[in-house]
Amino acid sequence: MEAEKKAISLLSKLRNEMQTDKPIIPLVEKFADTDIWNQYLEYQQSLLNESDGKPRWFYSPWLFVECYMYRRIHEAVIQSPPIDDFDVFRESKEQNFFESQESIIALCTHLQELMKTIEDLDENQLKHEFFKLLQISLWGNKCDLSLTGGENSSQKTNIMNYLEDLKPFILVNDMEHLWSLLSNCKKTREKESITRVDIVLDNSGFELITDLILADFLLFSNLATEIHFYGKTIPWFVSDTTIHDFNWLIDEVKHSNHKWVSKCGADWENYVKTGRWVYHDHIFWTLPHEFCAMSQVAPDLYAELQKAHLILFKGDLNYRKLTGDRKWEFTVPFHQALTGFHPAPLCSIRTLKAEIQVGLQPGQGEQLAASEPNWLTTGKYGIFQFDGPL
Ligand SMILES: O=P(O)(O)OC[C@H]1O[C@](O)(CO)[C@@H](O)[C@@H]1O
Ligand SMILES: [Mn+2]
Repeated sequence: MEAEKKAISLLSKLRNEMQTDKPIIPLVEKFADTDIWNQYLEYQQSLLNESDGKPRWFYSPWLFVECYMYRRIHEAVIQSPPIDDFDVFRESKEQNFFESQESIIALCTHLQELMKTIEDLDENQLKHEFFKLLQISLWGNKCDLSLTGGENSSQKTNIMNYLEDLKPFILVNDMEHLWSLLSNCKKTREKESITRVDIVLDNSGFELITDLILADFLLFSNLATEIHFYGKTIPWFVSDTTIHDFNWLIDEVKHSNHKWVSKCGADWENYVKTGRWVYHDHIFWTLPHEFCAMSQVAPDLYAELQKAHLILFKGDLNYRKLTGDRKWEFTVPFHQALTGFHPAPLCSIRTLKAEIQVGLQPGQGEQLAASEPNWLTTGKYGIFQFDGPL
C-alpha cells in the first residue's frame, strides 16, 4: 500500500505539471535510458532562444512530449518498489484481447484452413491470400487504446467480411511491391539461404493477433523463412506490445478451448522455440528520437534491421517516427520524408491517427480535407507505404 501511495503521488505530480504547463524536467532515477533521455531534453532546450525559457508541456514538439509522458508514467512505477515492474496498462490490453475472441476464432480458423490448402494454390491465389492477411493486419491497427484513452476498442465483428468495403479507404497501396519483393526472394532463394522479414510491432491484443497470423502465413507459404519481431521494453502508448504481452498472448491462444485457435498458439510457441520467430528488445523504441537518428543513437539496432529483406513498421507512432512527425506537404515522396533512414526495404502499415501523411497524389489530401476535416486522425483511412528498390 505504501508503494501504491508513492506511485499515485508521483502520478498526481506529473498530472499537475502537465495541466499547468510546467517546464519538462530531467528524469531522476538511474535506468538504462535515463542519460539519453536527459541529453535529448538538453537538445530540445538548445533549439530554443534564450527568451523562450525551458521546454514546456504545451509548447514542445508533440512527439517528444507524448513519449516523455509515457516515460514519466513508467518512472513513477519504477520509483515505487515492490510494484516497480507493474504495467499500468496491462488490464486494458488483456481486456482488448478477450473482447476480440470472435474475430480471433475466425482468423485462426481461416489460417488453419489456408495452411491445409496452401500447396494447391497457384501464384495468383497465393498473392490474393497474402493481400488479405496484409489488410487484416492494417485494419488491426485501428484497435489501439491510446486513441480512445484506454476505452474499449476491441474487434467484435469478423474483419474478413469487410475487406472489400474498406479498400477505398486505403490511400496509398503498395501491396504489389511487397508481393514482388517476397515472391522474388522465394523464387531466387538457394536451398539453405534465408528470407528474413522483420516486423516492428505496435499494439498488443487484437492487432498483435493479426500480425502473428500474417507472420505465420509468411512462413508456411515460404514467402519468408524467418520473422523477427521488435517490441517495447516498457509500457508504452497504452496498448503497445512488451515481451510480457507477446508471451502472454501466445500462451492464451495456446490454451484456448477452440481447436484452431489453440493449434495456432502451439505453432507460434514452436516457432519461437525453434528460432523461426525471434523477439528483440531495444530501448531505442521507447526513446523520443525519430528513426533517422537510429544509426547514430542505436547503431546496433540499425545493423540488426539491415539484415532484413523487408521491414514492416506497424502503426501510427512508427509512422510519425519514420517521417520525423514534421509538417511535410502531402505530396512529398516517402523516401524523402525518411531523411536517410533506409536500413532495408521497408513498408509502413498504418491507419491514420496523427496529422501527418506524405506520398499522396497532388490534390488528394486537399480533397479529403474538404470533405472530412478529421480524415487524418480518426483511424478510418490506412496506408501500405513502401520504400526500397523496385
Ligand atoms: O498505436 P498507434 O497506431 O501507434 O497509435 C498511436 C497514436 O495514438 C496517439 O497516441 C493518439 O492519437 C498518437 O499520438 C499516436 O500516434
Ligand atoms: Mn500503439
